[in-house]
Amino acid sequence: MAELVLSSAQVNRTALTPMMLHYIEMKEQYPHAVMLYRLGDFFEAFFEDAELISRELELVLTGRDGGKAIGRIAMAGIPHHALDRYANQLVEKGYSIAVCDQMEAASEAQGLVRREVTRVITPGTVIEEGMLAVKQNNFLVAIANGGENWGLAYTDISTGEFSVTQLNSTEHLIQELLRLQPAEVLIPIDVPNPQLFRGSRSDKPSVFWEGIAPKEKSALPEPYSALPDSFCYTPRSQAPFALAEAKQRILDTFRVRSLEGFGCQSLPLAIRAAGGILEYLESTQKSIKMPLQGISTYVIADYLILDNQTRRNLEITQTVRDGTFYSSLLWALDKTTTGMGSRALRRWLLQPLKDIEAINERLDTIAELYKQHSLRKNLRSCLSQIYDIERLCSRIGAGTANGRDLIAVAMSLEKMRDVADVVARANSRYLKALQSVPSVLLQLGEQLQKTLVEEPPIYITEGNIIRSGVNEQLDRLRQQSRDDVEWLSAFEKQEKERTGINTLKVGFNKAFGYYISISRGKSEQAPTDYIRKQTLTNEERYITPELKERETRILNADSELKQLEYDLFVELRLLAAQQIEPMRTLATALAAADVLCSLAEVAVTYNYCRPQITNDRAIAIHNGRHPVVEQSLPAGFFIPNSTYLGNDRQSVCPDLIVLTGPNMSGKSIYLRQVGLIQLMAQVGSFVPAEAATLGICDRIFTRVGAVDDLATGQSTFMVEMNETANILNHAKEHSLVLLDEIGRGTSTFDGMAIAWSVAEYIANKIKARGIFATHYHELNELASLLPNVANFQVTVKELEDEIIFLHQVQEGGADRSYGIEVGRLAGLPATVISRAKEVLEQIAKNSHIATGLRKGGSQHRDHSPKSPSKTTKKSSNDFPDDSQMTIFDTNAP
Ligand SMILES: Nc1ncnc2c1ncn2[C@@H]1O[C@H](COP(=O)(O)OP(=O)(O)OP(=O)(O)O)[C@@H](O)[C@H]1O
Repeated sequence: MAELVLSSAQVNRTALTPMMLHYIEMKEQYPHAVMLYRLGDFFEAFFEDAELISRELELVLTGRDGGKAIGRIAMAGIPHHALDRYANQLVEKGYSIAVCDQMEAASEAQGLVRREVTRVITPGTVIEEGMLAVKQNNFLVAIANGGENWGLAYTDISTGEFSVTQLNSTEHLIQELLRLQPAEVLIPIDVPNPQLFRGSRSDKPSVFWEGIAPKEKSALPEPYSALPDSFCYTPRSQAPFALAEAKQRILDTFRVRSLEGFGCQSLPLAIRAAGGILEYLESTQKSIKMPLQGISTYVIADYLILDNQTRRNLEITQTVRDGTFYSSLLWALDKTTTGMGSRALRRWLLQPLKDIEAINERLDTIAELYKQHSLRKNLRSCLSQIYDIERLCSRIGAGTANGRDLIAVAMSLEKMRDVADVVARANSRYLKALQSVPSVLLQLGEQLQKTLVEEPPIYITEGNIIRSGVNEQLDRLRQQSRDDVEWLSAFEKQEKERTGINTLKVGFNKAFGYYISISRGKSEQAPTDYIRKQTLTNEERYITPELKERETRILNADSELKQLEYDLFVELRLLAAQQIEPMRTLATALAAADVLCSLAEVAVTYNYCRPQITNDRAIAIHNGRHPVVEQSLPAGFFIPNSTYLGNDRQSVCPDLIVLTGPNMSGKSIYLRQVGLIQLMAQVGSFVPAEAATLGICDRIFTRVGAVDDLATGQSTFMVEMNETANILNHAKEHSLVLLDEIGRGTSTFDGMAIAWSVAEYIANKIKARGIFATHYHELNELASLLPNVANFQVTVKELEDEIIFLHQVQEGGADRSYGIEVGRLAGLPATVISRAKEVLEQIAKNSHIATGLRKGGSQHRDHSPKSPSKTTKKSSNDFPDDSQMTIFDTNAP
């Protein structure tokens, strides 16, 4: 086979066939995208793109004649009906796709078939149903920089959500990007010749531009070099990000006269980012106009701030160990029955509230659903029969919805009557919102049901979509079509009789139209007026003038019928599009109700309680449990533990708990449990505890476990110190700080010294509430120096040859390193164990940090044991006497 031409850059254009020349000209307009060019029933890629898709999609690389002097050009293609499937695979791998479609039928074309790019599919602009994750938003983000500050705009075009904010540091921008996990990020940089690159699959794809390999972050120009490299960045021209142009574009898009209604009029960077997004949508969506909801402006400080570490450590949407959804908080709480609800729950968990009233509104609804089992059960059952109206609305508005989509809307709207009945006597705000369904929507639902057949086909050009009795002309054409079918069967009968051939049949195919088929054996019996059209192995095919005449009539009527059905359908879709706004309001209300039903369901199943939300610093959790670990263990196996922190008024609770206990005793679980309960309360959920009073937190910080950050080449200890520094620099009085084993990754004394001073700084300087889990039991001495620090330990019980993990947290510090015992149980040689005990004894003798500090320090405090506090009393009541016994290590030196 002759060699294939793989590069479009080297071909002599004047020698190209007109179609290939057109291809090259189109491709030049979309250099950053893979161009799929419609040729008959296929979408083909040529030159480099052909090689690329053949590699990525495992397609055969063939060739097509490019012109006499050119030779065969590399080509690879996909069937047109499989576009979504293949496009999905390419987008998943980080590529953008320009779809160049035929704008006229080849039979109607005079000369070259007219082709245009109808849509550019990029990771952030996907709307095709099969390409979107049902339970997750697909965010497209744009950012704009102004010195220290940043503007950020994001949209999910599949739901129409559009929000903007302004951030005052790169750190905040990064955290917001990490919260949103955008599919694509637009950056305003003028790049002369953008080319396609792709990032590694495991790390999410990246589209970059010439000269910048996906992983070479340092090659990104300032000020973008600090951005996380796990996202797909798309460079855009700076012009649409300019303030005046951006502002005008927003006004035009939303047809408003000022930005005041959106609340972003005085946020120039946010406006610039929003302008960038709108321009991108214009240039990629082409014929499709996705309707966006108005802009909502938000401020990150209005929400409980969770940095990425905390989101990761608390395993909110995925686990730390293997990144799976299973065993995350979302997994434990998601009993939603709709895609809208599932997406909303994810958003709520990633953006807990600070507004007590708003939290209580959610809690009130859960309380109502919690108490009234039949209300909850019936509502959930109704919701499970409602389709994803949020995304359906966008497809209707964009003009891409098909008959099945409209039927789904109709059925959902009809179900709203049942929903309204179910919540008719409800009292809480979220349920009241569903008590009355706007009559326009009910009417729309009825009209859709009346007009469309029950099971329409996928393609709206195929007919069989509109019911009979809707349109007179349609009925007439259908009658004619039925008559034609009858005529054909009468014709067949008549010809059988005339020829005496019983096996004679009238058939149809696309190439020849209607024909008479006679088996080869009987072909001599064909009458002389039969005109032979085609000879096959076993049959001869004929036509007659009468059949041809009827064929023209049938085919004309058929295309008229399909066109009419198409027109009627489009008209109906436009009618539905007029009601997008009330439908979206309804979708939001349904999504919220679904989330609250889900939270109530979990609350009932696992016996959660309603937290009291206060605006002080109290954290009082009576018999709390870890929501995820509890679900993973058999019922009743999880040991509840209480926590009392930071109550200013009674000053009997500590701000900081130093938590000690052996490996595997449950320190990390306890630490996370407190963070999760606080977070769930601020989401407006009931919490896994017998009772809880929780003051609003501004931020939750966590440092749990340590992993090497291979991507940035930082050591475990450096990562740990970075994260700790971040906490110490940002935590405030109303923050909750959860630290697990600070200082572990360096020498014992360095580590211990750092651990001590970090704990001291948090308790003494910041006065944040927190728990500090550590194996350095020397830190227990801190409580004798600082009044707002208390020691707690997770207990175990040692039997003859095993350790029983009681998982109970009780007051008092563990005073020995139980690691040696755990080592013994794990099978370390006896000599190693006894030597370790000797060494331990020496260390213990020489370690008197508190004594030393007291001698030279100023933070003197009464050394007598802490007076019994409310905490002590509560705690001791919580634990059986058994656990108060001296814990294990009877062989200690
Ligand atoms: N309250 C509890 N009730 C029942 N089981 C628990 C409880 N807390 C922890 N566990 C179990 O104990 C295991 C160890 O808990 P965790 O990881 O918190 O220990 P740790 O003290 O932090 O250990 P290490 O110091 O080695 O990190 C958990 O995987 C869980 O199965």
